[in-house]
Amino acid sequence: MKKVRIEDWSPAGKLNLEETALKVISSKKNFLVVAGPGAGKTELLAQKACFLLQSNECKYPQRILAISFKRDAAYNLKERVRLRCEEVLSNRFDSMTFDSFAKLILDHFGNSLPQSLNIDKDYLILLDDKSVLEYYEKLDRTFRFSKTDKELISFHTTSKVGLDSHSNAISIRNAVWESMMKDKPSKLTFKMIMRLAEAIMTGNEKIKLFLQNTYSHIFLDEFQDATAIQYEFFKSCFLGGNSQITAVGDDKQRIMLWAGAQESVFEDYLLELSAEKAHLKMNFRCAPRLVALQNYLTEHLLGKTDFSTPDPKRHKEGGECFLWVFKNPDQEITTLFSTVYKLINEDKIKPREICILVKQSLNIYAGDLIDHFNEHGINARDESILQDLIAQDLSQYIIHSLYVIFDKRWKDSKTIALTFLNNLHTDLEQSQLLKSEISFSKFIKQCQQKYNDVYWNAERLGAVINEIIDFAGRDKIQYFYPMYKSVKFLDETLADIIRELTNLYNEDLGLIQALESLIGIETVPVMTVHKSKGLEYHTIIFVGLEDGAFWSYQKQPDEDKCAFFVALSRAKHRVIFTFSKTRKDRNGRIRNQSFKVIEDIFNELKNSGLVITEEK
Ligand SMILES: Nc1ncnc2c1ncn2[C@@H]1O[C@H](COP(=O)(O)OP(=O)(O)OP(=O)(O)O)[C@@H](O)[C@H]1O
Repeated sequence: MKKVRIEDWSPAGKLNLEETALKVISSKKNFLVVAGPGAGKTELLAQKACFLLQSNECKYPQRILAISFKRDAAYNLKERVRLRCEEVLSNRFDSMTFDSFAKLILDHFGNSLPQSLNIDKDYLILLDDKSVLEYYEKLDRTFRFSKTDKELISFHTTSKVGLDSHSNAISIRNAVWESMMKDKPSKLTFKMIMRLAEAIMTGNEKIKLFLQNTYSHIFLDEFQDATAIQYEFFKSCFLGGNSQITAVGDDKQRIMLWAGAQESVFEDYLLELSAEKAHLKMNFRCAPRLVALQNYLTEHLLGKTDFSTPDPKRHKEGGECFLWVFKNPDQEITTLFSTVYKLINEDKIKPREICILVKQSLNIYAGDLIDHFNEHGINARDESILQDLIAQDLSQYIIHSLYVIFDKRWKDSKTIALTFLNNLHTDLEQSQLLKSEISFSKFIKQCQQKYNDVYWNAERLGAVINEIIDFAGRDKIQYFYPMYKSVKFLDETLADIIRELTNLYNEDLGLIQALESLIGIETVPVMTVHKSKGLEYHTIIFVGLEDGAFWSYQKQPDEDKCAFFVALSRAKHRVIFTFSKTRKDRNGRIRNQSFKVIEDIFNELKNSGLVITEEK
């Protein structure tokens, strides 16, 4: 592959990047890029990856590691790089979550941990904090109930592992760790995995050097949300090494403090990594009136002064924001249904470009709405249910292989499936890549002949999916994707895909439609604000701008204002906020709703002069 000279490099997609963005892309320094919503922070990382790989500034065979917080964000970044640069190069771009990076380290180098921290190879991951509390309860009831659940869960991983006990509390904690690790099989939470991965790094200079030599460049997306554990783990890997670090974030979108995000992480990073700070000014996502509204709220609601400039290419008057006031949720549902119906059928906006957001408690605010939409012909779904399954590389490989077999229109699918297959080898030469493409094409033809079924069931879908897996090689998948090292997890993932596809197929959909439903192509996504971070849509409908939805506002007003700001800034063109005078609570009782507690938000929306309020 011919290397591009630094002076000849230009951004993929012929994008005009801000001066500052270009400087960060070509600089060899550590950087913290702070910028508002839609400024192109994630885009900057994707472009920087292309620059480093195409110019060989990331010297072959070194790699780039991008760490995100959510699986879909990691997948989104990987996709951006894949679409913007040649496959042989983008194969050297690893994009993963903090959790999967820590797990990778533990699975590869767990043997180097001292005897006292030994765990089973097939350890079980506990996703539920309750089980951890039970270990404490079993060991020391008095200690367990001397702390709240939240305090105890935080205490469990608050300090590094392997510390000698300085206090009774630490001895109890060490004993709980020991009993979890010595259990059959060992039980770990992701936070424990991160602490163990940190212990591997701090205890073994050779492994640390190996990691730093593998990854010459590190990217950190949405850095405002890094927790203390994540930041300490990151430092144990890369602080003091030669890897060059680029972090991007926005303090106006800081909405994870409740989950332990480290408030001082920007300042700490700037100091500890001797990083330079850069600001981006543009907002490429949102139409000018929405940028104006965000600027107004930046000043009057968030008390900050870092304003954004809209993309000059957009129509100056573009963008609209409404506040719709309803008598009750039934009226809200029917109005929203006809609004979305019109958007899809008259304005030709794709269902996937319309997003329904709620602050929390999705079922209370949007459960009936989802049912109504589905019963009346618009697909809508709670995205969180399938998101984790679909965002996995393995699921993408299976889904896109099925597309290649059963629907030849999907040109991109072959590339996505082949990328997965090629990732199962280290450093394939060009000739081997060609061979791999030929044998994949042969395999596809065989499947097309063998599986020309008119009707499908779970057994037949299972058969073709298992052939797709066998073609890639189970051993290879388990080796290169350590998350599938546990046979149980791999089997469960496959079973989930087969079950979901069969269910969708049984809803009288054809196989291709079932696949499209699975990835949600023709579906209106419904999600919480936290899930929507980093995403963007033509229209955002935020259901329930009410005191009831912002029950934590009095305790954490700044964070809740940021959550409101995140919701607003997901929209490219239109935002609709709804307020319903009554709403059911979690027990189904109808309650009157108010906007006393979140009065500031209401007042500033009104004072901006940019929001149209309508009583429905
Ligand atoms: N230089 C550019 N020119 C035109 N469009 C751009 C440019 N940079 C980014 N974009 C587009 O603007 C939108 C926002 O970009 P991106 O998601 O990278 O922003 P972000 O800063 O990460 O946003 P947020 O923090 O709100 O999630 C995307 O659709 C992206 O493709």
